[in-house]
Amino acid sequence: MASLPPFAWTLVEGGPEMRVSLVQLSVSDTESVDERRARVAGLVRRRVGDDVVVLPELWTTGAWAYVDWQAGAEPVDGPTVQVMAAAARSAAVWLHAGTLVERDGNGALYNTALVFDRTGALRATYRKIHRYGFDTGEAVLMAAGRDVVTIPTEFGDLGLATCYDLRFPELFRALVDAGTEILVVPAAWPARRREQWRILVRARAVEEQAVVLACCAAGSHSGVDQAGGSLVVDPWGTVLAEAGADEEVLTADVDVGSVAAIRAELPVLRDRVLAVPAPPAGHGGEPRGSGRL
Ligand SMILES: NC(=O)CCC(=O)C(=O)O
Repeated sequence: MASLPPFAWTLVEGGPEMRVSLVQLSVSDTESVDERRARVAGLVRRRVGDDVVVLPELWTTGAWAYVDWQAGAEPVDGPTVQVMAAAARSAAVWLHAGTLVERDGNGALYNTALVFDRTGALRATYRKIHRYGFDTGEAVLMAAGRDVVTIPTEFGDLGLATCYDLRFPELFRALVDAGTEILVVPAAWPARRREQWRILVRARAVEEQAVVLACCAAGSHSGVDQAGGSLVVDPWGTVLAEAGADEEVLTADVDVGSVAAIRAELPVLRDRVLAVPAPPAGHGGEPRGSGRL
């Protein structure tokens, strides 16, 4: 009979501790994209000792500066990817570099998240599925992603969603079905709906019994004050760390083992009755990644 590996109980009882930093950037109209990119790279390079670093949504151009999106759009091998890859490698961290305006080979724009591993390799991209703006802004200027994206790490699987996606729990359920333990949500959420942001982030943690790393922008651009209020939430819904309204680096130690423990103690996900519905036809976007809605 094969013997058990040493310290097997340690693995079962306690989970991996993960040090995370959410870099809640102030995105202003006065800083150029080049200046901000260089500044952000410096902030990431200083995160030596962290395991996971997260940046907000559309921090290069600004999430509300629609008029700048065409000029600021990049392919996924453009300057932001190169600079962020080098920063992740320099700090030896997993880096969720927030999102950028991606221009694909056909000229379509996407709101695309980037995840690099500790060597600086680009391990995943996620094109935001739910576009904010109703009949304006992102909803008309950008194409929608279609793919549910998860990435395995030494701490568990990261599941990717962006800002407005928070309002669509079926995406988060699909991420959990794909194996996610740690939900990562970059955002540029307006200050006037900050309380909704806080409620939705905590709700996703409780309903999916997952860690949530939610990194929002701060500051004001294109006349929209950003909420800040980035959050690290455990699978019980407890807020482990919460940022104020201004630029800051929010650091927390997270016990990822709490995900398995809480899912075992309250096996809610086992009691599901309804399946995730298929999306409406013709919603746009190219297939890629580890699953589809
Ligand atoms: N950038 C966004 O997705 C904004 C979402 C938002 O403001 C909301 O859902 O409210």
